Amino acid sequence: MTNPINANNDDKNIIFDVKDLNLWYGNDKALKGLDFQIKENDVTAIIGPSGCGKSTFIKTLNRMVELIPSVKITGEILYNGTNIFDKSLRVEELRSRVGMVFQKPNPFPKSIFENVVYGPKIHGIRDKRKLMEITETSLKRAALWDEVKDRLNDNAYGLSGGQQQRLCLARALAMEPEVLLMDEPTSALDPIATAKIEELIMELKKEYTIVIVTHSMQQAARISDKTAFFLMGELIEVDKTQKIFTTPRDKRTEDYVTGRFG
Ligand SMILES: Nc1ncnc2c1ncn2[C@@H]1O[C@H](COP(=O)(O)OP(=O)(O)OP(=O)(O)O)[C@@H](O)[C@H]1O
Repeated sequence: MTNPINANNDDKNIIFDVKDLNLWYGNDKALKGLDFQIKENDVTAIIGPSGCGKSTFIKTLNRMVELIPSVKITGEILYNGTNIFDKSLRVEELRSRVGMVFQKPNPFPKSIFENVVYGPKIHGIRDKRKLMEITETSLKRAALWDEVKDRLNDNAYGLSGGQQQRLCLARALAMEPEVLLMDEPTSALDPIATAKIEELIMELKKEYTIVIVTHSMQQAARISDKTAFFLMGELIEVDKTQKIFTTPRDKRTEDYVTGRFG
């Protein structure tokens, strides 16, 4: 039987299976009993009012949230069937499979080339030709190659905000992840740079599974396959994006997507 709030029930492969996930910052509970499946090659948008737990949730998927010392977590997140909280799982390995792009572009104060090869170098790749190959492939995937191919040794800070964000995407792609987490990746960008990133997401979803937090319902409607609505740390509803925006099951989702609150 279909769980009424969780109608993400097509037959695509499950990449993340979140089970009764709870998270506290100290004594404050930020995520409350989430049950949620994320499917392969879907773009899943997370929407909801400020403070409802969107960022906390996606940072839990690659355990970045645990960098905050007060965090306590219960429940399970199965990633391709393995609980990411298992002692046997190496967190570095998880983070290389589940890459992340943040709200503000955050390149390192290094050359464009050094930004892209940062992860692969840490993982022991030293061969210059291989690193160059990774750079070209990753920058092409991030739709930035043509704009920077003649100045790979220039500092990344000389790029525009939109280019910096695509560079951060290339840096994540250089690790050959399976999943890309994006935390409001366009909120610091102008409309043209935003459109470019959205176009890119549509292209990348052929190869990657994407989870994106967005404040823009228009953005969620334009680019996502599934939309999840969060409210005060709870997952209220997840379903096909069109359904969420036209005939949601829950009155609170309807009130939010029609702009009655938020
Ligand atoms: N480092 C932290 N320490 C303590 N509480 C935190 C921390 N980060 C977030 N919180 C709290 O957890 C709750 C969820 O925050 P979160 O940032 O995940 O929400 P959000 O939906 O992403 O918000 P926004 O849309 O404003 O970015 C909020 O009540 C917030 O104050």
